[in-house]
Amino acid sequence: MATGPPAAMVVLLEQLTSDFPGAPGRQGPGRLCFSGPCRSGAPSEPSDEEPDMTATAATEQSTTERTGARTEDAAGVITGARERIDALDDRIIGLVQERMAVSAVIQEARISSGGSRMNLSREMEVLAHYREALGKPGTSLAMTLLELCRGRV
Ligand SMILES: O=C(O)C(=O)C[C@]1(C(=O)O)C=C[C@@H](O)C=C1
Repeated sequence: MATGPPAAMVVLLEQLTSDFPGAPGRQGPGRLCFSGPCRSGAPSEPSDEEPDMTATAATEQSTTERTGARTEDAAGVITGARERIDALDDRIIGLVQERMAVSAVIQEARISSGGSRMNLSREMEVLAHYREALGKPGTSLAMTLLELCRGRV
């Protein structure tokens, strides 16, 4: 008598749990626990159906948890690319901070001269610039940038 869930549900649960360390049901690479106590940490009875986690299995689980990859090769690619993304994000954040400072100079000059903080026609140009380069999400990005840059004088 089969007791497990339908195959489609296994696939769905696999997808839902595969990238979350310590996610409910995740017992190791490719293994899900649907009922009963889950084995984690504490030593347990050896079993023919469920062999104990070996050092190799533990390494594979750690790789999956860190990167979502199923092989060490893929994990190496992901780890290296993530380092590049972190470096790029640092530069992007630095550029955003620089943009905020330059925007503040403009706003300060305009306000000091008797003008208003905002200039809507210029904001339309900025939005169009980002939309042309990046499509619709570019508009959202530009709106976020303008929100960060406005009102900091
Ligand atoms: O270009 C300007 O006039 C600015 O004040 C800079 C800036 C911007 O950050 O791009 C900020 C506020 C304005 O409403 C328009 C644009």
